[in-house]
Amino acid sequence: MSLLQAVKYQRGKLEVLDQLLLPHEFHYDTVSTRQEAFDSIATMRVRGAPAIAIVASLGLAVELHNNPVSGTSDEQVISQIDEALDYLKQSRPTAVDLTNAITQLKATIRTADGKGKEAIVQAFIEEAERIFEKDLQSNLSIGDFGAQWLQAQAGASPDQKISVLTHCNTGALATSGHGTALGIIRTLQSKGYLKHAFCTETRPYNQGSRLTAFELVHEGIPSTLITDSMAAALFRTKKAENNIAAVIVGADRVVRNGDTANKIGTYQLSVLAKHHGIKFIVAAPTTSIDLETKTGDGIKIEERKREELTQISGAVVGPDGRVDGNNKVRVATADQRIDVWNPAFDVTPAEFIDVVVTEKGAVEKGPDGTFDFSKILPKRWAKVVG
Ligand SMILES: CSC[C@H]1O[C@H](OP(=O)(O)O)[C@H](O)[C@@H]1O
Repeated sequence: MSLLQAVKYQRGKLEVLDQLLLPHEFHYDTVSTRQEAFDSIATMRVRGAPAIAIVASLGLAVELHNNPVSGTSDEQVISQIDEALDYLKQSRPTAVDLTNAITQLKATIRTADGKGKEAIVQAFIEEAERIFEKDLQSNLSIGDFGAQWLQAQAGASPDQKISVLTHCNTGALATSGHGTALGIIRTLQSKGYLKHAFCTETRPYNQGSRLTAFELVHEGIPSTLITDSMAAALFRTKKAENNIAAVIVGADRVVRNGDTANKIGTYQLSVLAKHHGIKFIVAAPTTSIDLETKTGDGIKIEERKREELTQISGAVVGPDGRVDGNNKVRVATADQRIDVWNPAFDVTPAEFIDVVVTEKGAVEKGPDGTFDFSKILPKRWAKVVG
């Protein structure tokens, strides 16, 4: 079974899987400049909070590796790199991993200030590579902590397998590998704890039906696709027979009190989970935590173009049921005159979240009903919260 990789990288060369062609076509774009990285992110050929940060960082690293910087003084070079990072930050506003990576990269290049432009560029490239390499380790840890929490809180074991539901795509296609929420599902499967994984279609961009279903089937994980609107009926009529124990989702931004921005449709799943006595788990690396923002009210929610609701594009399925990836059509799925509201994310209040599972551990709410990330992020907490 081939490893699914959203990103392939070696110093000086970055290839990014065009996820808009999945699951019908496996095509990697070569990304060699900040502009190409920006376009890949903004068009959602690559998406997923960690993957966005990785492609932005490595895309600029490749540009800097292959093209000498024009600035002559260290100050000029640092300023040019800052400008490129500020440009990349505009590619998508909600996921905080990109902002956190940019903060990290800007701090790192300043440690090479005074050592010459080659040293500054080298420091940037090495930090961008660290961001990429660290993400996989983080996801494997999230998987382990998530499985441990479910073993303790839901009795998950090989003798008492559990089923879970997940939303959007949070797997190898959204990260450097393994995944966050889907990473916990992979770990549950590897430990023999998983009975079944349900995944939602995740309208309107269908990351669930196009990407998560692809990842689950690719790895032979027992799974079923449902529409977003079927979740309530699934919980009410099939929770017992499937032992549905948890909804596990990713995050684009977890703020200081635990309120979490994630793919649109996440909030309603949290309300349903609460109503049906099902645990609600947010799985996210600490790169997705934003301690600067106090509550979910402070999160900027990206709104995307109307055509994502009113039109779909896809490959033609032939009479024999085979997909013709070369023959694509764009179909109107609504009256093209209708007004459209298309927020890409919503905010789930901390009160509906049972645990935030990170690579540094599973964080539950304190007695005051909010999350305290000071124990897993002491330095950042002290710097921001005091
Ligand atoms: C580990 S992916 C986190 C997060 O990002 C996705 O959004 P998008 O596909 O628009 O980039 C989704 O909200 C995932 O849960």
